[in-house]
Amino acid sequence: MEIIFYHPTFDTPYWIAQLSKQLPGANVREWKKGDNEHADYALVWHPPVEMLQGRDLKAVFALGAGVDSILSKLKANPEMLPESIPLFRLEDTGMGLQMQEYAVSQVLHWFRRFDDYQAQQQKSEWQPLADYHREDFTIGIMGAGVLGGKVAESLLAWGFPVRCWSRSRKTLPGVQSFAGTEELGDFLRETRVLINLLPNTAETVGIINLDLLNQLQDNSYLLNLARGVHVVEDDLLQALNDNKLKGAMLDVFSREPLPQESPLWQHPRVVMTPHIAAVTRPQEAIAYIARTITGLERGDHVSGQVDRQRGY
Ligand SMILES: NC(=O)c1ccc[n+]([C@@H]2O[C@H](COP(=O)([O-])OP(=O)(O)OC[C@H]3O[C@@H](n4cnc5c(N)ncnc54)[C@H](O)[C@@H]3O)[C@@H](O)[C@H]2O)c1
Ligand SMILES: O=C(O)[C@H](O)CO
Repeated sequence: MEIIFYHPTFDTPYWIAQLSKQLPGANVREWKKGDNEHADYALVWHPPVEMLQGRDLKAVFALGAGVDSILSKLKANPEMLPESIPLFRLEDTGMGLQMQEYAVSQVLHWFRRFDDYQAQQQKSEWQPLADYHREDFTIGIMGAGVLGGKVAESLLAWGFPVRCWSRSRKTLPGVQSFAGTEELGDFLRETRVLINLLPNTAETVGIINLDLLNQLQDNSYLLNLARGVHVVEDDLLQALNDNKLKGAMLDVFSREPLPQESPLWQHPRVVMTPHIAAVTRPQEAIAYIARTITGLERGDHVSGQVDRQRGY
């Protein structure tokens, strides 16, 4: 079994060594420009078109959870990966726990009004503030998939009311599920903290705009953990300046790195991180990929295949 590997920044020798250990029958090699030798599987992130085009692969594995970048490359180069070759993505593989850490820490930060106390500190003010109450702090998760479900679980454990919105109705214990555009308004109306964990698809680009933000509770918060293209950044600034939004924490941006001239950098009620909310954990990812390839070789049904029509 021949496996080719390409990632612009990962520790390729480590990945090759660990994959070889977990798939003893495989020969794993780093793909380099000009390598047209046979391969059965390709493990990729932002692959050059020539790496995949014309290959008779059994399957391709994207080395992340979001497959928007490879799907947009595929749209421009359909011959890169024929429909007959399944594309898989990473489901959780250590990203769920990271998303839980990120979401719980920030929701608690806002719930305990540490943002207000930081603002008071800047003015050397010593003033206890009225507590917020959980019943007034409903969490609304857009995109109740693998990662959204994990975040919902962790915030439920902290006693917050949690609701989710997705294309189809979900049955997550303790979580009120809203589905489809017809239920989006009802979902938003009671939401105080909006957490975005949608995939980047034609339907979701620009979904978090001023109209949507104005449907949230007053003094709400936005936590964007998915993709920057979901948020209309000018509308976000407008909602902040209108005091509709009390704060925002953003891990992803429509352009990354965020251009220096963006007003988001200096906004007093915006906190940001450089697309690190949940990174691919090699050990968990390699174990998942090895397990999945073994299953494919045995003809088993395996999870994680991308529905290219759906876009995720
Ligand atoms: N910031 C980071 O570091 C980071 C890390 C990992 C993943 N992500 C992002 O998180 C996203 C979600 O990851 P996941 O593994 O949970 O994906 P997933 O496919 O398991 O879940 C996506 C959810 O979104 C819902 N959805 C899709 N299209 C929708 C639509 N049009 N309307 C309403 N709901 C819709 C689906 O029902 C599904 O529940 C990824 O696509 C990626 O963009 C970001
Ligand atoms: O989708 C993912 O896995 C992360 O956002 C890395 O791009």
